[in-house]
Amino acid sequence: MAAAAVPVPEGPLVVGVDSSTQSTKALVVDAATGRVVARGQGPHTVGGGADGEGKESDPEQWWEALAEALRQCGPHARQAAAVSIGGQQHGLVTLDSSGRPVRPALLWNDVRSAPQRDRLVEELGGPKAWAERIGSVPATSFTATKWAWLMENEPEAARATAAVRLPHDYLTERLTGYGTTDRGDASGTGWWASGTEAYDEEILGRIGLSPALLPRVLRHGEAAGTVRDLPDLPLPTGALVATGTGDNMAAALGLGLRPGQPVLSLGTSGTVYAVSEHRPTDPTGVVAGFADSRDAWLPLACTLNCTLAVDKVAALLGRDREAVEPGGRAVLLPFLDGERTPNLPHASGLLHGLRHDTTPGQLLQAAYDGAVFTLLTALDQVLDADAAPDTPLLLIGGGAKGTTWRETVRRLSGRPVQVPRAQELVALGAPAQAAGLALGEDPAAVARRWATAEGPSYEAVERDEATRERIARVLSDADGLLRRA
Ligand SMILES: Nc1ncnc2c1ncn2[C@@H]1O[C@H](COP(=O)(O)OP(=O)(O)O)[C@@H](O)[C@H]1O
Ligand SMILES: O=C(CO)[C@@H](O)[C@H](O)COP(=O)(O)O
Repeated sequence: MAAAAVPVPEGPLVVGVDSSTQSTKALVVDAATGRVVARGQGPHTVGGGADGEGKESDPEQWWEALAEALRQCGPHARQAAAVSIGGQQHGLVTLDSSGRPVRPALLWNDVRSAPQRDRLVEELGGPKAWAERIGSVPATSFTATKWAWLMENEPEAARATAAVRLPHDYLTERLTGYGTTDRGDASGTGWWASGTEAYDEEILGRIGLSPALLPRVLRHGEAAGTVRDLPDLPLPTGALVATGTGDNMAAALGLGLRPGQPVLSLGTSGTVYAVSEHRPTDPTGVVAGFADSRDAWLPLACTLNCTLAVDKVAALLGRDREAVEPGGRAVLLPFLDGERTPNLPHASGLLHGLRHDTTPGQLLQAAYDGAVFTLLTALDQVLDADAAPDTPLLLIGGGAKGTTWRETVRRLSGRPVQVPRAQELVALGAPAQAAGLALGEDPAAVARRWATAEGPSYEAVERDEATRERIARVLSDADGLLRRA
């Protein structure tokens, strides 16, 4: 039998990268059609830092994982006209004067900066003042709190730092040789003010960080540069490098989101977000007022405990992640890493309502319910009041492949759910940006042409109010316990 013919690309090839917490993925995409021509993936590890309490990764590992992912793409990556990097948000990358990491990066889910976070919020006039000025009340994820932690705990490392970058900035700079970022990722630092769309020198002054150490914030559509001569990386010298952005902003691009379309992403982090034309300023701190990578906003709520936490509960119970059972009244708050939404950085997991007849499958379902509940309560705050309640929730991230995740979201949200066939939305948003640059088009329009959001739809079912109320009650009654270390 003759081998199936491989379609000839109809447009230039572009490369998109998703460098997230657990791995770096690369896609080579036909810019005309959105067809994925090749894909690759390289893993990275997360360590606990010197005290074992943190979440740290070596940026060199991200670079090696990128090289590995590109090598797996075979000869196609070498033909790329443009490349773009989407990266996990918020991470603090500190570089010395020769561009090498001073220490491992402090990641978005490292909660050791909780005391510095509380102090900073207080010093600048409280949550409302932060929300109005920066767009967000910073959580411990925000880069500014991590720099404040470093200054206090490792002053020699802070002194040795000649440049401060976010994960996507770091990889982009290694490609181009220039220190750049974009407004989307900059909006998760805590030192980029959404009100002025510029670095906030007063905040930088308070945390003792010179603006000279920061990358230039590129405008939407501007190129970060071109690929340098990098013999070990299978990318062509001179290929255009797009601005890149944070992973959630990249996924929003990859979906070609229109304002008011809600997204729920199930990965290491759980996130809910929508594109909005109004600058968010939520004083409760539940909704971060991020910028998107173009000229709109991306109100977003994020939990620290999502797929990894539920997988951990499944492993403790010795069950497959799909082996859930209905019924029972147990509530499991899976706050294994502390939590950000709600803001409980010192929390740990909590189980309530265990009975003789509780089954392991019910306990596992309770972990899914706990993880999804916190995201869904935030969703109401993320969406503008005029957003239609029957707009399908777009379910993405690794967890969207799982039946139990999908069914839990349907039952607890009462909304219709759509699962895009294209699963690697961050890695597709990056090439949409690269294709936009190569073809001179709006990246969101490119993604809509590629129809990346299309996929099976699931009708709304009646919302399970009883479970929602049970979880809400435990969260409220256990508040004191969850606040303690
Ligand atoms: N078939 C599946 N069913 C349910 N969950 C899955 C499946 N495959 C992967 N996952 C989950 O996806 C997670 C990784 O998702 P991903 O979005 O790639 O993470 P991240 O971007 O945070 O690195 C894993 O923690 C795993 O629990
Ligand atoms: O902190 C946030 C959003 O504010 C996270 O969503 C990170 O951007 C990490 O993402 P994943 O590794 O889970 O994709």
